[in-house]
Amino acid sequence: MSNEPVPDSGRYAGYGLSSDERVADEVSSHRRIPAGRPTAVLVGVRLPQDDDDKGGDGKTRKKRRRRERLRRGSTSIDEPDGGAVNEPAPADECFAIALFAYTKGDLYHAKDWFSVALGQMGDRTISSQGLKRSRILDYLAYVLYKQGHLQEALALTNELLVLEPGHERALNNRAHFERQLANELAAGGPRRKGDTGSAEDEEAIRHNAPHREGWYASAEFQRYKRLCRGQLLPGDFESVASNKPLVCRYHRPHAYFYLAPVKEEIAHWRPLIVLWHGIIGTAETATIRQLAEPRLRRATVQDPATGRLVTARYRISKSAWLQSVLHPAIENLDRRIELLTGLSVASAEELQVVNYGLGGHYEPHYDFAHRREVNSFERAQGNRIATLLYYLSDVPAGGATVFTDLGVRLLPTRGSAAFWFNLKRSGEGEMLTRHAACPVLHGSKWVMNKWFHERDQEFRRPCSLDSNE
Ligand SMILES: O=C(O)CCC(=O)C(=O)O
Ligand SMILES: [Fe+2]
Repeated sequence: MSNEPVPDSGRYAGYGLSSDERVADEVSSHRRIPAGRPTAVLVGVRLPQDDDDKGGDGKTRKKRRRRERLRRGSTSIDEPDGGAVNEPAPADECFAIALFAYTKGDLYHAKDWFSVALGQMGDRTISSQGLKRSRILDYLAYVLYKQGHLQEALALTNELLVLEPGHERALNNRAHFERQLANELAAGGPRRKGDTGSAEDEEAIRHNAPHREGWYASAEFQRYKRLCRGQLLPGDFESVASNKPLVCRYHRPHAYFYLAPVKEEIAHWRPLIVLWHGIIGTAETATIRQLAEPRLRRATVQDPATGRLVTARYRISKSAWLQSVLHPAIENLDRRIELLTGLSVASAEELQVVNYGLGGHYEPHYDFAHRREVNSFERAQGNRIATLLYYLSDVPAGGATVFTDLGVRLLPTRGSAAFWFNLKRSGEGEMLTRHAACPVLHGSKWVMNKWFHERDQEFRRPCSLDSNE
């Protein structure tokens, strides 16, 4: 890659900091890059042309008006056309939204919306409104390149060149992408984790790094906030404190429970998430909180790269580990939950008691380890097959446990516990178990995790031939 400023730089962009003010001015005056952005100048890759804004015929004015309408009318660019979320927006509309995000420098949403626009095109090379597929490819390739997804950028550029073999900018960009890929290969792989943009990497990034680029603007973070606020959509679920119809039953998984069945509330069917009410008494709760209090330390998470425990902004709480031998109350609890879950606690982790203060929270995450994480599969006990999350306190406001992919919101009630399997029967992680602890808004929240592991469950939860189970 050349760091030389390109003569006709108004039409170019690339990357790498340049001290050349002239180039900086010219590039920032390009319509696509709003003035006032940092003068990190891109050199080498040509930006798509803004031919849409050229001239002033009626069609263009209409497009401008529509874009204006989108700018003014839509508070959230997650909602195509200001809220018609159920109607598939036409490719042209999605493209307009993508361009809006792009001009604002919001490449994260631009990428999503260019992708949606491309999807809405189906097999067409031109939409009924005259939007060319090649134009979307041109922008999307550039955005992907800017986000470090070189291989995807190259693939889309190649697709563009099939449609328009003489496309000058695409030819230049292809050469540049190929050169850079070759350099990276020679240097021993991509620049940083996730750069290749493969599905595998995307998954690893989602798994391990809630604070990836654009996280706070992401659709998932918006869902997390919405569920935490209790703004439920049709089909979402909220547990017992709401006045929604409940799906409850008496649960007698073992003779032990015949006289005193467990009150089970089904929060979600597939994957199954249940709430068991009244499974831990007031005295037991108090004992556990007392045992935990002197042992509480700022909670940590495992750094996926190094395997070390570190504090993280996305998990604000204090936690303590309690060995079963510490108190007969814990041993009792262990026996009861073996009968209740049908799982063995022999391979389970010790009890983890967690206390969240005001504002304490844990952003969306999985409880199971991703296969790429350091140490994730070396553990003799295997991965975290299931989670039993006890609520040791009520929370006056905030503090719900929410499942961001499922639209499930569980309200902490002292004495209840949530239970779900993190792994499918095949041992694969159940990606729909993504969940979070909402910020506590009033009071404090006490919970306790019991994480069961795969080891010893062979006959208790056998494998299945159906990989979806
Ligand atoms: O506190 C909660 O509601 C959830 C906690 C959790 O997900 C965890 O500790 O892994
Ligand atoms: Fe969790």
